[in-house]
Amino acid sequence: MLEIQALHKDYQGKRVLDSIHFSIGDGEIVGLIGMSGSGKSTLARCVVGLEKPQAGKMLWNGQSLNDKSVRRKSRRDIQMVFQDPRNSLNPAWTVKRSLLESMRQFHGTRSAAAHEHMMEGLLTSVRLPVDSLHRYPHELSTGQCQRVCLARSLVPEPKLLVLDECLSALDVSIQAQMITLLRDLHQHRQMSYLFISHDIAVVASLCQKIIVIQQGVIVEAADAHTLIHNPRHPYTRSLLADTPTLPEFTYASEEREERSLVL
Ligand SMILES: Nc1ncnc2c1ncn2[C@@H]1O[C@H](COP(=O)(O)OP(=O)(O)OP(=O)(O)O)[C@@H](O)[C@H]1O
Repeated sequence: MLEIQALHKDYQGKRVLDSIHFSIGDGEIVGLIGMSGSGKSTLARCVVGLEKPQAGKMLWNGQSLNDKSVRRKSRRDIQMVFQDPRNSLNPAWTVKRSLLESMRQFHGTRSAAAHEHMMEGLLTSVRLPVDSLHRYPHELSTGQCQRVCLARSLVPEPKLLVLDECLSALDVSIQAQMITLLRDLHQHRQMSYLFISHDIAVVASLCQKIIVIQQGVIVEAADAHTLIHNPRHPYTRSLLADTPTLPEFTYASEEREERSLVL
């Protein structure tokens, strides 16, 4: 579905992504981990078109995302959820307005009743009460705001969600609820995720495959179980050494296939 080949990105002459290759298949959950500054967000922003790489190919179902018409069409298919939900929502808008703006953009021809019905369905699918529609971001917790952002990202019925540190602003107990929610959404909507985090425990609990990035270079990529239990690269080992307690692979191991990422 998404294929990245030999991607390079420089900022002011400094290379921050170097010869990046990976792919995400239909319905796959791929984790991207690395320390702060390793290039995770830059890669995410290239995938969704917020940054332009200097070189490399990004293919969406075989078509180049460098092509403007393909990129335009992909805006529906590829959605992003950011780290800070409060900054992602307009503080002067109710939840309803935030969702409606997105619906007008992607489903402008539908009736008001259809929009209303869709909004209620979206809130239910992110486990928010329907009366949240009338609330402003400051009346919601950070976790509830992130659920609103997630609901908004689902408006165009995307095929790929790019989740950039989307749990980092949340308490650990809320993170666990969000991971459960992301699993449920994945099962019911058959989406793929590019799940970005510096927290290997969180990635291990959700992802089927994991890519490790260090200073803009992918140093290792494998299915989650193999990567956690048999890391090959010293950088991966150092990340694991900093994470003494890893969760059981309740999801990744059930879904596991002994396939390596195509590098
Ligand atoms: N707009 C920009 N202009 C110049 N340099 C940038 C810009 N955005 C990112 N960088 C640099 O690119 C490198 C990669 O940054 P990036 O934000 O992609 O890393 P990251 O792995 O997502 O880090 P974090 O986990 O802290 O968000 C860093 O050295 C950063 O300083």
